[in-house]
Amino acid sequence: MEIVILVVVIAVVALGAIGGLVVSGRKKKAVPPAGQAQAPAATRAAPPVEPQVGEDADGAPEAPGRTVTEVGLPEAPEVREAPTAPEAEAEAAAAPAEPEIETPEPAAGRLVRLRARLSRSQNSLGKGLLTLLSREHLDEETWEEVEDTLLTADVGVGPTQELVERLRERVRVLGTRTPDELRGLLRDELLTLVGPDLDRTVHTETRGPVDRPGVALVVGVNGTGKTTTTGKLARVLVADGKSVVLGAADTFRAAAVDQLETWGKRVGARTVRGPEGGDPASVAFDAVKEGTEESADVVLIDTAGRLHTKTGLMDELGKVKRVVEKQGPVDEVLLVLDATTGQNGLVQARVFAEVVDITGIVLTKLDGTAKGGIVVAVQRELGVPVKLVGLGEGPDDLAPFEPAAFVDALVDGD
Ligand SMILES: Nc1nc2c(ncn2[C@@H]2O[C@H](COP(=O)(O)OP(=O)(O)OP(=O)(O)O)[C@@H](O)[C@H]2O)c(=O)[nH]1
Repeated sequence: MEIVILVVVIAVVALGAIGGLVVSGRKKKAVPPAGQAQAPAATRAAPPVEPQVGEDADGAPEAPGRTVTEVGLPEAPEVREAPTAPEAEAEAAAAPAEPEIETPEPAAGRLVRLRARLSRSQNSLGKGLLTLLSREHLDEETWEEVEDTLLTADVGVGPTQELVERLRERVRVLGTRTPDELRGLLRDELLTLVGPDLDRTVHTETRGPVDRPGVALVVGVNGTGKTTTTGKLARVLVADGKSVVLGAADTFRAAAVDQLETWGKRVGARTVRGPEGGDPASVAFDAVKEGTEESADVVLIDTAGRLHTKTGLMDELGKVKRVVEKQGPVDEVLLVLDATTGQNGLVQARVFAEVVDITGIVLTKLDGTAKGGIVVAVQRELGVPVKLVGLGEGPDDLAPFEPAAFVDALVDGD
């Protein structure tokens, strides 16, 4: 009997133990994995009729909506595998490369190096005049042709008449003429017209004992080569051992700002820029301020040149200059003119001269025109010397203007 009772007790205990294990196993299944501990209940088990996002609690859904489980979490940033060597190479090629710092050519003697670029002017002006003056009989008709040649080369009416008068007189005194004599005579007279004694220094040095950079403003109509010239001038200054800060005050064209920055980077010159469409005067002010703080030698400021209205231009350029002058005088105001635009260039020159005091002229694109005489005309028009000439699109194709080398190139040919 006792044995029977013992067997029954063991059986009951064994059954109880098995039952307990089963229950605890079920409970374990119901515990969500650690990561989902805070997840809403709906994410754990989908009931047969699932509530949809944006639905009311009651009422059957009419169209399948997004379930809570479908609401995406912000995606983790894609972890990119390390690129293979060829991929890395391709990426490096596609990325805009930081330009290497270049060593620009010294400015001295550039006009002589680039004289062949003046060949279009040479052909029409120098050679044309020499051919005419070599005629056996210098009659009225010939002198008229001399005059026309000068006018066609954009020398301007006043200077043309002066030149013809002097040439007539000297040829008469000379009597017989050898080609060399004629060449010398023409050279002298053209040189007088161009003005060998004008001060053509680009003033980028601070005047007085003040410790601040020299400041130059570059003004002119867009498209004349203003930004390019500012970049090329930075190179000339760097070649002379100066440190340069560029001010991108042409805030209306992001492309112009980028273009200037690219020029600067090539020679290690920093560009101060403002927000697109921002106040040009404030960028110019900051450029001078930052240039002063970092003890730069020169600050070059590229300005906007929209000529829609003279008043607008006057307001803008005038303000740029006034604001910059709060920190000290502007040492140079360079007007950039496109030599190929002839009389139109002279009209622009007049407008700008009324707005700011121009102290020097840069004639660009002299390589692309037969109108080299514009040098004379524009100097007469403004009473300001041509200080630099652009003779190509290359980075070192901006030359200090040397009257003798210029006239030699016109008269001697190549
Ligand atoms: N052939 C030649 N082209 C030049 C010379 N100077 C500038 N250019 C070209 O003229 C074009 C206009 O130059 P930019 O410097 O962009 O003119 P910009 O006046 O600053 O005009 P925006 O950039 O519109 O403000 C560019 O294609 C230059 O390469 C030059 O002396 N000779």
